[in-house]
Amino acid sequence: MPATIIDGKALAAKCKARIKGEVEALSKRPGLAVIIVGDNPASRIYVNHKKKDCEECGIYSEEYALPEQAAQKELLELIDVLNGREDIDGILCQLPLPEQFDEKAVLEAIDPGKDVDCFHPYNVGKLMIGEPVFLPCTPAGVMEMLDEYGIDPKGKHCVVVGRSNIVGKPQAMLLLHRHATVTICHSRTPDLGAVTRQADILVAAVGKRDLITADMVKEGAVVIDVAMNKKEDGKLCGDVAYAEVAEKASYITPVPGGCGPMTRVMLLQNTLTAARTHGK
Ligand SMILES: Nc1nc2c(c(=O)[nH]1)N[C@@H](CN(C=O)c1ccc(C(=O)N[C@@H](CCC(=O)O)C(=O)O)cc1)CN2
Repeated sequence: MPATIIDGKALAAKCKARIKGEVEALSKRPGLAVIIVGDNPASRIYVNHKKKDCEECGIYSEEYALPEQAAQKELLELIDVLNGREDIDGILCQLPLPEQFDEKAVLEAIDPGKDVDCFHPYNVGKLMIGEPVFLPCTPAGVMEMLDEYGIDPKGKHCVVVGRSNIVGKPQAMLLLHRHATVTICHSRTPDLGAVTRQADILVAAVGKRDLITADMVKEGAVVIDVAMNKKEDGKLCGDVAYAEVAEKASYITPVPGGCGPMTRVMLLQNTLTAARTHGK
C-alpha cells in the first residue's frame, strides 16, 4: 500500500490559526526582527514568507536588509541595538551570510533570550540537556508532524542522515529526548543503505537529490525529507526518491509541502514563546 502523505502545509495552516489566537490573547504584540544580508534570491523569498507569516498571525515584524558588501561591524552593531529593544522579542539573521562574515560570531551576538532560531551555542547547550526555551525550527517542525500523525518515536530506531548544526544534530537530540534510539550518519558513512534500512523513522537532511532510494528503506518505515534541492527545471525536490520510496514507506513527507511550511510555523511559535518570556 502506498504511504500516507504527511501534509506539512495543512498542519502549518492549523498551527498558524492556533498561534494567531494565542497572539491575540497577549497584552502586547510580539515583535520579530529579520535581518537579511546580500542578494541571495532564495533567502529573499524566505524572508518575504516570514514577514507574511507574521502579518497573518498578528506578530509585528521589521526587516533589515544589508547590502552584500556590508561589514561585519555594521551587522554586529545592528544586532546590539535590536538586543536592547523591548518591543523586539525575536531576532533572526537569515542564513547563509555572504562569505566575508564570521557566521559564528554573528549568531553568538544575538541575545539568547531573543534567539528564535535556536542557533546560539547557549541555547544549543540547553537543547542538549533537554532545557530549551526555543526549539530549532526545522527539527521542531518534524516533531510536530510526527505527533500530528500519531507517530511516537519512543522505542523506535531513528536514523538521521545529515549532521548539520541546524538540522541533523538538533533533530537527533529531539528524537533522543522522546526516547528513540538514534543513529546519525553522513556523507562518510560506509554503506549508508545498511544503516538506513534499520530505520523505523528515517530523516534525510543532506541536500543530495535521490540520495535515499527504495532499496535503502525498510518496508513500512516513516520517511521524513527535510532537504530542499533544485532540479534542472527549477522545481524543488528533497533527498528521497519520492515515487519509489512512497511505495514502500508507511508515511512520507513531500517536498515541497512537508517540512518547509512547518519550519516557518515554528519560527512564529518561538516568537510567541519569546514574547511570553518577556512578560507580554
Ligand atoms: N536563520 C535561518 N536561516 C535559514 C533557515 C532557518 O531556519 N533560519 N532555514 C533555511 C531556509 N528557510 C527558512 O529560513 C526555509 C526554507 C524553505 C521553506 C519552505 O517553506 N519551503 C517550501 C518550498 C518553498 C518554495 O517553493 O520556494 C516547502 O518545502 O514546501 C521554509 C523555510 C535556510 N536558512
